[in-house]
Amino acid sequence: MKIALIGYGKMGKEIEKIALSRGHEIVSIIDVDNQEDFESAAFKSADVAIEFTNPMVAYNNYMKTFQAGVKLVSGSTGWMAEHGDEVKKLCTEGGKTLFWSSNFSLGVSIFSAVNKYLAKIMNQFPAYDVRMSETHHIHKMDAPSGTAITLAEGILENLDRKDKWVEGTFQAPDGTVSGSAECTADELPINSIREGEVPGIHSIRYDSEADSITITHDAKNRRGFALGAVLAAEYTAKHEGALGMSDLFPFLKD
Ligand SMILES: NC(=O)C1=CN([C@@H]2O[C@H](COP(=O)(O)OP(=O)(O)OC[C@H]3O[C@@H](n4cnc5c(N)ncnc54)[C@H](OP(=O)(O)O)[C@@H]3O)[C@@H](O)[C@H]2O)C=CC1
Ligand SMILES: O=C(O)C1=N[C@H](C(=O)O)C[C@H](O)C1
Repeated sequence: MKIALIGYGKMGKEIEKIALSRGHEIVSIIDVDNQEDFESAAFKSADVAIEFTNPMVAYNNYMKTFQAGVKLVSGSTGWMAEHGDEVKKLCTEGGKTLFWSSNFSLGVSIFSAVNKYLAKIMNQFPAYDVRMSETHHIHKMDAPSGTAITLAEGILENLDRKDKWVEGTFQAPDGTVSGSAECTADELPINSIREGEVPGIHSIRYDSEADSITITHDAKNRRGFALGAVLAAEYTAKHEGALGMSDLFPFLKD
C-alpha cells in the first residue's frame, strides 16, 4: 500500500518504521516546510495519508487531504471541540474518508471496553465516586488528553450518576498545580500531569469509604500507537466514511 505521512515528529517517524516493516511504501512526507506537496502527484498517489501533527493545524491538513482526494487516518488530538461536527458531516454526507482515534493502541481499546463495563457495574454501587488522571510528556500541547476525553465519554454513557466531565487539577512540568480538585456529584474530574518524557498513562479510580479500585493503561513507548495507526490505514484503504476503532475491533460496539 502507498502511504503518505503528514507530520514527521515522534509519531510520524514511529509510523514510518512500522509501515515499512509491514511492506508498505512511503510515497510522501509532509512537514511544516513543504506544504506545497499536498498538491504533488506523489501525495495524490497515496492510498491513505496518516496525519499526526497538533491541535492547531490538524483541521487544515484534513481539508487539504480531502481536496487532494486522498483517504485519511489521523491521531491528532485537541481539535474535536472546534471542528468535530463539521469533519464528521464531511465524512458521513460529503463523501470524504477519515479514520480518527484519540488513541490507536490496541491496549487502550481493551482498556476502553473494561472502562465501560466497570462504569456499568458501578450503577449498582453508589458508594463509589470516580475520577480520572492522565500523565504525559512535557511537550504535549493539549489537556486533558484526547484519550482521557474518550474514556470519560465512555463513563458518562454508562454510569447514570455522572452527567459531564470537567477539568480538575493541572500539574505543570515544574510541579506547580493549578485548577481545582473540587466538583459536584454529577461531574467527573480529569486531572492532568505533565512530566518528563512519559508516553501516556491513563488511570480511572473509584473510591468508597472502604476501598478503592483503580484501572490503569501505561504506554511503555509509542510503538503501540504506531502499529494501531498502520492497521487503521490498512482498514481505511478498503473502507469509506467516518471510521473509528470500533470498525477495526467490533468488540468495542458491545
Ligand atoms: N491517537 C493516538 O494514538 C496518538 C495521538 N497523538 C497525538 O498526535 C499528535 C502528534 O504527536 P507527536 O508525533 O508526538 O508530536 P510531535 O510534535 O513530535 O510531531 C508533530 C509533527 O508535526 C509537524 N507539524 C506541525 N505543523 C505541521 C503542518 N501544518 N503540517 C505538517 N506537519 C506539521 C511538527 O513540526 P514542528 O515540530 O516543526 O512544529 C512535528 O514534526 C498530537 O496531537 C498527539 O496528541 C500522539 C500519540 C498517539
Ligand atoms: O500527545 C501524546 O503523546 C498522546 N496523545 C494522545 C492523547 O491525547 O490521548 C494519545 C496518547 O496518550 C499520547
